[in-house]
Order: sequence, then C-alpha cells, then structure tokens
Amino acid sequence: MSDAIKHECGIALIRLRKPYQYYIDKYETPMYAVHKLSVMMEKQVNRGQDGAGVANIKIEVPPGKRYISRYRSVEPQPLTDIFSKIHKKFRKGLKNHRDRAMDAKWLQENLAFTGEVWLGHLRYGTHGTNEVENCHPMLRQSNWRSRNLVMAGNFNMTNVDELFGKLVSLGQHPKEKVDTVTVMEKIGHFLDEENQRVFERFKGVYENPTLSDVIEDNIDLQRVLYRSCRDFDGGYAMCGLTGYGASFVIRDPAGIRPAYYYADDEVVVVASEKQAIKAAFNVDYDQILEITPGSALIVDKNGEYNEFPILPKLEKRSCSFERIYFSRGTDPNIYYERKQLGKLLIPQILKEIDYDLENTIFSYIPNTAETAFLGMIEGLEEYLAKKRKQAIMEGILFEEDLEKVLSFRPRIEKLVTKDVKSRTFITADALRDDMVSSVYDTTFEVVRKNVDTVVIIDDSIVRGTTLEKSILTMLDRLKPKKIVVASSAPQIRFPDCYGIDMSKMKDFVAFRAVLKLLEERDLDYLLEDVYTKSVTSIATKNPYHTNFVKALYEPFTDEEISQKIAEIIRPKDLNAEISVVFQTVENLHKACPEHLGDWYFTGNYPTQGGNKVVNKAFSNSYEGKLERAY
Ligand SMILES: O=P(O)(O)OC[C@H]1O[C@H](OP(=O)(O)OP(=O)(O)O)[C@H](O)[C@@H]1O
Ligand SMILES: NC(=O)CC[C@H](N)C(=O)O
Repeated sequence: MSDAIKHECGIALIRLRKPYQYYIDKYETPMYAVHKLSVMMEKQVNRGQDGAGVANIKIEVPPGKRYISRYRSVEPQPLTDIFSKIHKKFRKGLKNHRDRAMDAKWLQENLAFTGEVWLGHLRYGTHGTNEVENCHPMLRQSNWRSRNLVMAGNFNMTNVDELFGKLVSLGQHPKEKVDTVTVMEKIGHFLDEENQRVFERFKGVYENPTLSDVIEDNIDLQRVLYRSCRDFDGGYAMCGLTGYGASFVIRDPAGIRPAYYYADDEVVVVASEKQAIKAAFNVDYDQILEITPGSALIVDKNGEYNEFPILPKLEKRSCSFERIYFSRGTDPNIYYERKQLGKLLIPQILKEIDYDLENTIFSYIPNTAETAFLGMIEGLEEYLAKKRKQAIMEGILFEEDLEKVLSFRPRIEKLVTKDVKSRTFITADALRDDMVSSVYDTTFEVVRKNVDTVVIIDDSIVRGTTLEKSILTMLDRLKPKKIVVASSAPQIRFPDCYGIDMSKMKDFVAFRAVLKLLEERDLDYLLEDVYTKSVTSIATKNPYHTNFVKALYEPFTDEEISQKIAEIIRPKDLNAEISVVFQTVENLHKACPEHLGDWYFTGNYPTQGGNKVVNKAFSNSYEGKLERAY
C-alpha cells in the first residue's frame, strides 16, 4: 500500500458529546475536533482523489447566528485546501480577540467551524462530473432548523433513475439529477413529513418557539430512514446531519460498503476504515465496531447514540475489493488477509514455473501488492521447508546435496519502483494511459538474461493497462526468459455498481479476452443472444432476475481466459514468454472470510439491481455506447 494516496469515497463523522468548552479546557485548543477530523480524513485519502468536503453544525447558537459551515474543494490537494481555509478562519477571527480564544460561547457565536457535529468526505465520483458542486457534504436548507439536512456518503445506487422518478411523482422538481442530491432529497422529503407529523401531534399542546424544541426532541429518525431507504438498491454508508444536531449513518442491508464506529463519553466517531479511527483516537481495534448491515447508528441531539435496525438484513456480502486493494493495508486484519492472498497463489505459481526456483526471481508491482508479495514469500518458505524435510526423511547421503537443500533461499528482488505516490487506478480515463507509462521504473542487472523467469505479483488486473503500457515492456528490457504475472485478485469479469468505478464491460481485460475466445470458436452468436435477453429484460417491469452476461464466460475455463488475457496484454515487441495466474474465488474467500462480496469476479450480485446493471453494461457495450450503466 502506498503511504496514503487516493481512492474510492471515504466518510468521517465526529460528534462531540460534551460541551465545546470541555474540549477547549481539556485539550487546550479550540481546534480539537478540527485536528481529529483532519487526521481521520488524511488516513482515508486512499479512498478519494476527485475532491473533498467538510461540514460542521453548532447545536446551541441563538437565532440570527449561522450554525452550519461547509467547505468543499476539488483542488489537487483538497484536504490541504480545506483545512488551511479553516485554520485561516480561526486566525482571522481571533486576530483582534486573542483573549477569546478559549471562550466556547464567544467562539460559537463569532466563528465558523466551532460546532459539535462534524462530517468529512473524500470523493471519488461514480456519478456526475468531478466538480465542486458534486462534492459532498451536500446541503438541504430550510429556515426551520429541524428541516435542514447535510449529507455525505460512500455509495452507489443501481436505481437512481427510479428514485429520481419517484421524487418527481411526489410533485418535486429537483434542479439536478445527481445521485447524492436524489438520495438527500428522498431523506429530506421524509424528514419534512416527520417534522409535520410531530408538529401536528404537539401543536395544540405547545406554542412556538417551544414547539420547535419539542419537534426536535420528538423526531423519529429511525422512521425517517426506514421510509426513505426501503426502496434504495445499492451499496451505501450514508451519513446525515440534521440542522438541530442529531446525526446518523446508515449502512446497506448486505453490508457492501464499510462503516466503522467508536464511542466513549467524549465522542462518537464513524469512518469508512478502522485505521482512520485508530490513527485519530488511538483506541484498541476491538473497541472499533462495524455498523450492522441494514442498521443506522443514530446520535440524537443530546449526544446519546445507538444502532437501530432500519431494513431487513440481506446475506452479508461485504466488498472483498476493499480488502484486496482499496482500504489501507495497515489495518491488521487487512494486512493479514493480503498476505494470505499472496500465500494462496503459491501452488499455481510453482506449477507455472515448473518448480524451478533456482532460475526464478520473485518481485511485485508497487504499491498495494507489496503485502501480498510478503505472503507469497512466506508461502515459498513454507514450500521449501517441506522440501527440506522431505529430503532429510528420504535420506540424502551426500553432504554437498544436503548443504544445497538446506541453504537454498528463494530469489527475491525489487525490480519495479513506483516514482509517483498516487493511485493510477482512479485517475480519470483520459489521463490514465499516460500516467501509467511514466509512473514506474525498473532495476537493471539483476535478472540473468534469457535464463531467469520473473514472477511478479500485482493485487489486481482490471483493464490490463498497467501491465501492457508499462510493466511488461520494462521487465522485458531486463531480458528474462519468461514473465509470470500473478494477480492476488481473481479475474474481474463483471461491473461494480456499488461505489467502485468499474462500470464498462469493455474496460475489463477479462471481458475482452472472452470476446476474442467467442470469435475464435465461432460462438459469437451467443453475444446476440445475451444482448436480446438483456434488452428484453431491461424493458420489462422487473428487470432484476438474471445476470445474462454470465453465459458468455461459461464456455471457457479460467485457464483459457487467463491465457487469452496474457495474449492481449502482451506488448507487440515483447521477447519473453508470458503467462498470467489469477487467484481462485475459493481461495479469495479463504483469505477474506468476512468479506464474501465477489460480484465483480462471479457475477453474483448481492442486490437485485446488480443484475440489471450488468445486463445494461453489456447492452451498452454491444451497442458501442461508452456510458456507465447506472
Ligand atoms: O489493470 P489496470 O486497470 O491497469 O489496474 C490495476 C492496477 O491499478 C492499481 O494500481 P494503482 O496505481 O492504482 O495503485 P497502488 O499503487 O495502490 O497499487 C492496482 O494496484 C493495479 O496495479
Ligand atoms: N465512490 C462513491 O462512494 C461515490 C459517491 C457518489 N455516488 C458520488 O459519485 O459522489
């Protein structure tokens, strides 16, 4: 894993449970929460490079004073941009009021970002363009405090169009068709209705302004969330703050997207990755809990919190790609799982190199694959230990042979270096090819020319661009006899529709391999068949039952597809032989037993909407359309 750069969306929520003055006194700074939030966000930069945003709510400020503050940025270093602006605000605000720097009441009445509820977001867009307007947190404003809503999420819905249609059928007139706005408007609509319901209930009993407080005390967010989310189909960890300071994080019923929380008497915090909470608050890992799928963590206006069931749970299918690639590998469980992934590849790799360890060099593609590489080496050591034992048991007579067996070590080298600390995977398509070709460098004079085989491990092969445009050509200059690429993830065959931007069929090198195989074996009539079934199904009222695209992979074995992938990614002038070895789905599940979500490898989607998306992705590619299928 690179030390902190870029990927998918990340969330960070902090609720201060005590009065602001408490933190100023205890930590001797008015910026305790700013600091904690910035650490939590820095540690999740791996999740989003398109932009970032921070929102803050003050709970107890008098009418006429601003209580919601927000900064969003799409600058190249959005976090630096946002947090330096917040620091500047403090500096400016305190310039002529140094004596007020530790006075919570004065600060809250005069300075932004001095509230008790904080929401941070790192964006990697799956919907809409990369503009600041599409950065989270988004805001739904009203003059009634309890109707204000601030939202940010790591999510993607498969049925945004339907959700949008429902808003229109309710009589709303949304000004844009961005998924975050659609989801927020939906929740906002039911928050409005809940306000109205509580208002009707108490209007004869209390008068305003007391009535407003009564409404805030009686709003049932569990009910709001149930009514809003029951027709969501997707993967989500959605955070919301209400204008009166209550907050929530709801997680999808299959637990697709990650969401963790920690609470003590000072704070309640939520993040997409455990490691963000660990880094900011240094608590034990077992104190960091997972939000139960289908439930919401709700923190009320007074800072009391609990998990509430919202939707019926589905079979738990948490995203395994988080473990293979997205999340920070410093989380101890992820670290261990990545090592296992590397280790489990060993039998296939040994077969591929014909057990010839003397003439094989093992290496990896930086950065995420580094941990899997360590596991792979452990696997090799275990294999060698067995061989040694066997040799001794079988009784080798000559000292020289025994010496050789005992002292043999696998040849491990760092052949590839990554010059830029950034994730190419999530770089905009148009720039990616260029970036990939210039980002890596190689070590010369280690490989024995035309003798050695190089085994190089990567965490995943998606488009195959990293290999084709850079790694293979570079390695070939070292003149190995053969290059074996090992992928710690299985073949990526189907789109993701739950928050990872892998949505176009032709982007997948595995799919392009299958297209070639179909053509070569005169099976391409299957394409039309699948297309007809897909478009017919999409046109029906219930297009959710079957993933027809699976049928295109069925005629071929995994090995046949791997072989074809090797042919496709092979640069024109390559001299070395080349082969590709992929993790099996079975071993993936062995390595990551708590994260069984594998739809991009198997086509088994955890929500019905996934089938619609894959059929649509295929029909788009068949029709030559280069658009996302959701
Ligand atoms: O087959 P492709 O479509 O080219 O994508 C796969 C590559 O993209 C990622 O690297 P990235 O540079 O994003 O990140 P990393 O340094 O964290 O591994 C991943 O680790 C693979 O190397
Ligand atoms: N990766 C994500 O979670 C994306 C969130 C949301 N769909 C957006 O595009 O802004």
